[in-house]
Amino acid sequence: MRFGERLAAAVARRGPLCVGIDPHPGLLASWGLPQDASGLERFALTCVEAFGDEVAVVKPQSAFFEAHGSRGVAVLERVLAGLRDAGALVLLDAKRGDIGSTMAAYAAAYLADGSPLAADAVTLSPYLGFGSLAPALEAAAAGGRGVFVLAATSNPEGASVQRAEGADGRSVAQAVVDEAARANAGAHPQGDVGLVVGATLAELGLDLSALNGPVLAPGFGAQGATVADLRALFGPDLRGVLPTSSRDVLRHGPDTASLRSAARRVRDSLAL
Ligand SMILES: O=C(O)c1cc(=O)[nH]c(=O)n1[C@@H]1O[C@H](COP(=O)(O)O)[C@@H](O)[C@H]1O
Repeated sequence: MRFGERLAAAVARRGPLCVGIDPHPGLLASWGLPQDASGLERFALTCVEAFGDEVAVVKPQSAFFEAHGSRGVAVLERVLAGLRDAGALVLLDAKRGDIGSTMAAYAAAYLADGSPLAADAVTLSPYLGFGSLAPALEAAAAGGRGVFVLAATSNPEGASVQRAEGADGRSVAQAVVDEAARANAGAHPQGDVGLVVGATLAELGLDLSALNGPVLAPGFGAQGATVADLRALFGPDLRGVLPTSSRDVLRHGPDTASLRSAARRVRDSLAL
């Protein structure tokens, strides 16, 4: 089955929330864990247990694992496998983007069957040109996987690049939206190319009507965006939107049941 179909089915079953696994040093400390690969492992596997059979999508942030070197990457491999076994879709937050021929190597790492770091989807940066991402889009489609391409990010610095206008008067972010829409055209119930649009934006300033794909909305929770902000930006029913929260859920650890009920509470707050 294609990623767009698998995602729609997962959201129908488990609701639209994505929970991020971001093992910040401060969170490891507040969970009483050591600042090393064993602390990372305890943290991440607790998250797998709490969220893997509860939410539709879980998003491990790669850098926090890479920071612990090869042992950290080994933990990430276990997290990917554990989440998959528990029935969650895994969105690996790696924000990759490179010239096309190197992009093929990233695609082989994250989007190919048999790779130890293969996920259901990966975040990509389109700022070497959307076309440079083609090898990743092709690998994703071939393996029933997806991608989420940064369009308008949640951080205030993003606007200086993403809101810049091209010769045709479209913003860079709108051009990214339009390319994703082209890739998703005709797919049912939605395509495999998602976008990232920050929940913290003061106004959307984008036409998403032709996207026909999922929108990951970070900035919800710890960065200040509320459910009301999400509805104001994306419309009252949040159709196709995957709000994602990391720290605001993770601060309820280390108790597994508390983490799970925090995720449930946040997910229920998104229901109409
Ligand atoms: O692609 C992302 O996931 C992402 C894009 C963006 O525009 N803003 C953003 O915050 N993120 C990620 O989403 C997560 C947000 O974490 P919290 O602010 O703790 O909920 C982090 O892992 C960020 O790297």
